[in-house]
Amino acid sequence: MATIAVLGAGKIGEALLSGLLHAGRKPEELLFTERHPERSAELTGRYGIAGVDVSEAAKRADVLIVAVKPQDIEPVLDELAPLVGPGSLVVSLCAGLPTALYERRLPEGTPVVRVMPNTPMLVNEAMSAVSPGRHATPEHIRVVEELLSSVGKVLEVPESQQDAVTALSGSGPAYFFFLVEAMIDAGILLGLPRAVAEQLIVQSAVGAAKMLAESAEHPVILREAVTSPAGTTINAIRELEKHGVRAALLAAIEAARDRSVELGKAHEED
Ligand SMILES: NC(=O)C1=CN([C@@H]2O[C@H](COP(=O)(O)OP(=O)(O)OC[C@H]3O[C@@H](n4cnc5c(N)ncnc54)[C@H](OP(=O)(O)O)[C@@H]3O)[C@@H](O)[C@H]2O)C=CC1
Ligand SMILES: O=C(O)[C@@H]1CCC=N1
Repeated sequence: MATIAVLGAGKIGEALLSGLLHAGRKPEELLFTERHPERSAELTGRYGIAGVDVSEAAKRADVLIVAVKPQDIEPVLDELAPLVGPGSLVVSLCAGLPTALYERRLPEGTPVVRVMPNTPMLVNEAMSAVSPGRHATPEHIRVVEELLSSVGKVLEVPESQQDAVTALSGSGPAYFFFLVEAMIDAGILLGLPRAVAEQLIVQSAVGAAKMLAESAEHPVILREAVTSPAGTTINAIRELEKHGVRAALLAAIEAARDRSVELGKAHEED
């Protein structure tokens, strides 16, 4: 089994490590780097995975997965440059950062794969989109897809689509959590105890997600099946349309896409 090192084990890095353990990887096959010793000790205590420095990670790992904030990429590239080359495999999870940035800053021929995952990898239900850089071969993509398919679904997309993917599925879980949070508040408004409202909405979300994933029906058909003539649901739908919820989602996701583009542009002058 390949050894995998996660550089920057924050929220998504930890989700990946935890998901890989859940999927049957052994702690010895995993490594991480973290800049704060307390965070490193916390993760080793929780998962039994060793925290190492970048040079140790580059020496021992077959796959180096960069999971720092895009704003923190510069020192990571400086540290990686003398340690990697054509025989390495660098995977970037960073929103907005193009493979061309890595290719410019790392030795000629270093294979880089850009990935946009999401946090449901914690429960083996991630959606990850992968795009090869200039020096990544189909074999590199196969290795990355195999790794990610152990924690969810994987799709290959052209890199030009990665900013849109980031806005849709990278950030997507946050939109659903936001919606659930607001719906629970509606239950409170209607006088239900919070625990009851939570159970009603979370199970409705799980059921709806399962129907979306498992039935061949379009979401419109599934929604229409809930919307009885002169019933309750259509009254709610009228309010959602009146308040521009559809337009708000289009604008929100477009704004997320724009931010992803901007994060990449911040490094264009390197
Ligand atoms: N969160 C998500 O749902 C998703 C995030 N991503 C991408 O993943 C990346 C990380 O995001 P997220 O996990 O949310 O952010 P976090 O800030 O939670 O995680 C980044 C981690 O990297 C650490 N770090 C920073 N610099 C270094 C360094 N030089 N060496 C080692 N560790 C370092 C940070 O430490 P410190 O706390 O000190 O800053 C932090 O623990 C981003 O690029 C984001 O775009 C992609 C898909 C989904
Ligand atoms: O909010 C962010 O920038 C990251 C990228 C996608 C999800 N979280």
